[in-house]
Amino acid sequence: MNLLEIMRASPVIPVIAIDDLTHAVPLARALVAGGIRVLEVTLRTQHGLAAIRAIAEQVPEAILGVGTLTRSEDFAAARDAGAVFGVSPGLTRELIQGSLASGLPLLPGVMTPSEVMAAREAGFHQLKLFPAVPAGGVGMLNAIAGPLPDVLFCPTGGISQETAAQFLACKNVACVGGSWLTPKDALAAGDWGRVTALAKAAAGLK
Ligand SMILES: O=C(O)C(=O)C[C@H](O)[C@H](O)COP(=O)(O)O
Repeated sequence: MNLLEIMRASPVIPVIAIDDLTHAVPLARALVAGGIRVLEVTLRTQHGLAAIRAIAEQVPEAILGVGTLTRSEDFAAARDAGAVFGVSPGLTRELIQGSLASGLPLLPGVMTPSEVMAAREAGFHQLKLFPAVPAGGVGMLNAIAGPLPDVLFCPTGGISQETAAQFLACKNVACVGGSWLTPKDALAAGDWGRVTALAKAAAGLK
């Protein structure tokens, strides 16, 4: 699947931080059971790569991405663990090289028109607006759509179930990202039913 197909496969991409490795597989199963198959497991915690490996092996329905990619050497490791796309809060020359060298498609983060233009020059037309709400939210996306109509966004950062629909209604938005499907207290309690209910609500958006 290319990035466009991945973005169109789910209205919401949950941003996942695994503090306890034993949570990875049941969490992924709970999200998939709710109809959310595109998952972004971040490298924010020490368990990121191991979580990707476990989910890739045990939850084949998941379309698995690696998040918080900030170093080029993480691309090959994440690809080998089973990730099929990568997400970064930003874009650097090193990350462009890491993506090209590993073959792992990258959804890079941008938050200004100049960054959108620089990403586009580097060949990226699917972008993460990050942090979406502090960057200006829906107003920013609509303003960018005028002069820069040929890029598509996954806004992430500050979005909730309540506000996701207004982002998804923007013509330059394919999906949104967010951590609200994986509340830390639900994970700590092993409340997978709550995660599935949140995923069902998110899958119903659009
Ligand atoms: O870890 C990364 O790579 C990020 O870019 C940050 C996350 O995408 C946001 O922190 C999610 O935002 P919230 O939904 O507001 O929690």
